[in-house]
Amino acid sequence: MRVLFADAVGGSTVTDLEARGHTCVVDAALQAGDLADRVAGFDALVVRSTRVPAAVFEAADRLALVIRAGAGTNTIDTEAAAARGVLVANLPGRNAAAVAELTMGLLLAIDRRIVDGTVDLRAGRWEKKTYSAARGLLGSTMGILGLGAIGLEVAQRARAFGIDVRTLAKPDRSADVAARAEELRIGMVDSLDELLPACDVVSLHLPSTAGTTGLVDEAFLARMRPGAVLLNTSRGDLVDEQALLRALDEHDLRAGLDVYADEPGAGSAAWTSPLAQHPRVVGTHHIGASTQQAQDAIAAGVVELVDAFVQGEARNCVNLTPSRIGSATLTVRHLDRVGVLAHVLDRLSRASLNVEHMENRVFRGGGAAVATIDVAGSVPEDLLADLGGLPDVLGVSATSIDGAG
Ligand SMILES: NC(=O)c1ccc[n+]([C@@H]2O[C@H](COP(=O)([O-])OP(=O)(O)OC[C@H]3O[C@@H](n4cnc5c(N)ncnc54)[C@H](O)[C@@H]3O)[C@@H](O)[C@H]2O)c1
Ligand SMILES: O=C(O)CC[C@@H](O)C(=O)O
Repeated sequence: MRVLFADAVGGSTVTDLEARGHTCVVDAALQAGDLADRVAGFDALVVRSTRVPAAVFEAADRLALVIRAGAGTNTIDTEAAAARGVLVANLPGRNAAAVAELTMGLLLAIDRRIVDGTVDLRAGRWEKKTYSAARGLLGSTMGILGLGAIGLEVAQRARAFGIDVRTLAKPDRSADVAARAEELRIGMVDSLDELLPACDVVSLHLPSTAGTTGLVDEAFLARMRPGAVLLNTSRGDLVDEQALLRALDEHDLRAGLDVYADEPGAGSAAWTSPLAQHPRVVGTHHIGASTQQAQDAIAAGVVELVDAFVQGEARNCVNLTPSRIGSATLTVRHLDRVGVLAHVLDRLSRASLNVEHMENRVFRGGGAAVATIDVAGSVPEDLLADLGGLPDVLGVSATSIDGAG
């Protein structure tokens, strides 16, 4: 494969991929606006924070895979990718510990005013009296919004500090996450109205989506306790920054921010922000994921995703339909011979059944195989008999996808 890296990815990613016979081109200076002119001739694109707009997918001639060397995929037009059949994959969880470490760092820095104290020391000022008024974290309450990989890592660290952790009850939480939440004794509450006034700290670990953008608005901030701390190591656009600026002044809030709505995409740039410069804010430069440990894990993950892709596996893809969208599943057991599936698909096409998902697995020994085919449309009664009569087909059955038939 020909792989274009629009951001530097650490570790031995490039040498590992080249050792597997892939060609890698690294151009970390590429910006969103340059990508469309550059993408032709590449099968895969690897990005960190560089935006991938729709124009890239329109210009691409053979692009099949975009890898987000990180967690958040809000910087990639995943819908435009889906419309062109390009898979977008990410590496969830690989940088979770790093982000959680920074989150706790911001909280400690705010509580103890470590940054202001350091600035005074560097300026030759001893101010023990000024900095002896921290509130302390033991027994305080933290609300976590977004109990995913990072949210859970933050919860674990907060619990170790004796902080009571709460989050919103969510019925569709996976059994694993629910079990971990119980282990960490995370309290569940039903609404933000209940959560926000009860918390000394609110920490955001939600992805940026249409449903979360602007979540932290004036009404949200007004429900936080006076003197509370808002932590955002997720994405800048979750927060209405003008509303936060007002709340910092009028509501005695404090904030620890790693991300900003208009942060530069480049690694180095002149940039001023009233929020980042506010005295009640401790800020970092979107470096949550930027530890050597996390970057090594991400680098290894990029190679794993390419390996999986080459073997036909769409691992960690975020723009495939998450559930089965067909109306029925046909299970076709057949001898593992050339042309059998072509005949099966021809019959489906004649019956106007669109294939939504298909998998073919070979039995041990290689003599026979089984194809499971999700189709959309109603399965005509005579189709099963028709398929069952095809040469080399051993047996056919149909089940409705909702399990009714
Ligand atoms: N600062 C950094 O460098 C950095 C690094 C990694 C990730 N991030 C950001 O952190 C985000 C979270 O990362 P993660 O690895 O924990 O992802 P994740 O997918 O494991 O967790 C996100 C969680 O949010 C929940 N969620 C989504 N929408 C929700 C909603 N409307 N209400 C309540 N819960 C909702 C999901 O169910 C999931 O549990 C990423 O999307 C990314 O934007 C930032
Ligand atoms: O790659 C980075 O520097 C940031 C990554 C981070 O925001 C993520 O979503 O994983």
